[in-house]
Amino acid sequence: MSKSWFIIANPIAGNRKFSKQWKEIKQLLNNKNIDYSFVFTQFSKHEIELVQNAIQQGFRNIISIGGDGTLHNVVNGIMLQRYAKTSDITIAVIPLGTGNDWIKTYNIPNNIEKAIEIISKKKTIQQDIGVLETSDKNISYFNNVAGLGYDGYIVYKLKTLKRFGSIAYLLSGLAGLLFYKKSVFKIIFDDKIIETNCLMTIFGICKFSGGGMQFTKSVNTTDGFLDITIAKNLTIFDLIINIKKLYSGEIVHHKKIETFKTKEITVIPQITKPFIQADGELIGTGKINVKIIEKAINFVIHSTY
Ligand SMILES: Nc1ncnc2c1ncn2[C@@H]1O[C@H](COP(=O)(O)OP(=O)(O)OP(=O)(O)O)[C@@H](O)[C@H]1O
Repeated sequence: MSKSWFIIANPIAGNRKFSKQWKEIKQLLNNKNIDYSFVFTQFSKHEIELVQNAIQQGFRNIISIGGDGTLHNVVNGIMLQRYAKTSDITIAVIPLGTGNDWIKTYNIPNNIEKAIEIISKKKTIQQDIGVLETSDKNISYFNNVAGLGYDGYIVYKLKTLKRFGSIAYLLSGLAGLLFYKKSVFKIIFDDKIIETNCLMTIFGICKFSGGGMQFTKSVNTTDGFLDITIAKNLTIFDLIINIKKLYSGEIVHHKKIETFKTKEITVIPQITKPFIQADGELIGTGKINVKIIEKAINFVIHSTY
């Protein structure tokens, strides 16, 4: 088995300065005597195939260079392969993306030099991974936060508006405020069935989504439980007046929000087919079943976590 790192870099993640950043990354890795091979993605979801080839070749340590989408696809490649136990694999992240929500839970700064410093120390945590199954039997894994409803709509809009650059986030938020209609979800878990008008239902492993917002309560990334947040009759107006609480995490105490911990949950939207997002990637629409795999993959994290 190779002790060396295998780098999967997304050259289009984040801003457009990739070649300059890649030079800096190579220099810093060499300075720290970190041994690595590398490959660049050439198309969307290419990470999945690249990570599987690397594991087949004997690599067990992977560095994801990019944003949350790149990391999500690396995680999916690892969960879908059959060459090694997933708990024998370690992922580190050098963040380049614009959102980069996963790193925030573990105090990893959005900074190339500091991220490489963290990799050289190699403190790891064995983190849970979520599994989503849509009604057409499509399986996706997630390492951060997934959900359906309003959050899925924003991710969908963002995809179509991304060509407008950084203003796309503002535009999709606005589109959501103006056009998103909540509907009735039937939510089934443990011995409960909740049927309610629902803005969105969130499934959390880590804390942050939507560029630093916190919808999940008392997150533990290794306890084998999904942190469920059901935003019920919450209006768009409620979101606007509570904008500060969305970032501080206090929003979970709002009277129209309920939180639970569970190992498996099914959400069946009753009339509409809302968009489903996982780690900020659009994965489908409509009904969904979510499970969790306890301590599935090792991740390199900050020493202060
Ligand atoms: N070479 C490529 N060409 C086109 N798309 C790619 C390529 N490599 C990866 N992708 C896709 O780009 C998507 C977005 O990447 P990612 O989320 O990492 O960057 P970002 O959108 O800039 O960052 P963030 O999600 O943190 O805001 C992923 O779905 C990934 O599969």
